[in-house]
Amino acid sequence: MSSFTVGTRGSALATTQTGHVADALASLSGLTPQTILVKTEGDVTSGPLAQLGGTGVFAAALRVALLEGRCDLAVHSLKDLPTAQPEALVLAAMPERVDVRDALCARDGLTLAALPAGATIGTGSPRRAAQLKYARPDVDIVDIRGNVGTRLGRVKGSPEQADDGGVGRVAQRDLDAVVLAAAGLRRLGLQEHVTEYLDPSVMLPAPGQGTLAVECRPETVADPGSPLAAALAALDDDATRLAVTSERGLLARLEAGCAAPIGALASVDGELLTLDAVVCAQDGSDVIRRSASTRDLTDDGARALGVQLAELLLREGAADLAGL
Ligand SMILES: NCc1[nH]cc(CCC(=O)O)c1CC(=O)O
Repeated sequence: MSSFTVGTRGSALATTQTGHVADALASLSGLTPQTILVKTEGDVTSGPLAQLGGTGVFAAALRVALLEGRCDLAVHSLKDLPTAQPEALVLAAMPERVDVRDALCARDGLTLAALPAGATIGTGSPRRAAQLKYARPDVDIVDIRGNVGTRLGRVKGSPEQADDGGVGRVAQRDLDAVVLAAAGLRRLGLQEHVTEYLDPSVMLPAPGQGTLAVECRPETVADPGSPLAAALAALDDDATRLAVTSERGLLARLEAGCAAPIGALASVDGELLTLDAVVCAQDGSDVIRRSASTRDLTDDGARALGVQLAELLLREGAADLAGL
């Protein structure tokens, strides 16, 4: 094998992320990367994301392409992946996580605290909506979706976006602000739109936010000495994997997906893995926020930490609060 093929969705974010990973694996392995475009259900359905039903709409078509052998690798945003891993595929690498925070992109350089009462903030994420309402009960949340460029284009006074999501619609510029993942904005070179990086004490990110996951068939990594398997192992980052394993362990135990009003963020500090999590009422009127730590820095230890914190949250009424 002198080359490998990576499947990607067509959005600017997906092709950028896939390109970075393909380049890194190419230079680690000496192999030539190829990419193929895969259309996914999440890209062709236009209803509110929260109503698409079921998780994993973005990942499913890429997984079919992997299983059919049309590509060797798929690059996912981990936060879009359901916690249940299909047995026929493995997450072979999680590269070092980038900025985990959510970012406010507001008109006129405004911060969340400086937005006037009644300001409109666009997000399609129940997690972001609830935490915004909890911090600022006097703002209005507007349900929006679409690609990163489309969303930025909704902010009043925003410049024309190059990426209109392929729909050819002119941006409406009707909102005071939108909230997006800092990681995606940075990968697209759009950081200049950020007016405030929201501190995790105000807004906990989605489990897995800011993290990419490279998925393949088990046979691709069966021989650890093969150039592609060795490159995948080299790209994998231990601290990232432990952190996201605990965040996703929590999400799995809460039997929730990316559409639930749940935030979680873990990090390794020395010998300690600490996980913070929040479960919100859908309307943001109340939240339950707790944290827990472990010194067991193994995948099983990380997952157990997530389960333990989920069970604490459930004992404190998380299921009723969030409507899980
Ligand atoms: N749900 C869409 C999605 N999936 C991953 C990212 C950003 C990159 C990341 O978090 O890794 C985004 C856009 C956003 O939430 O603003």
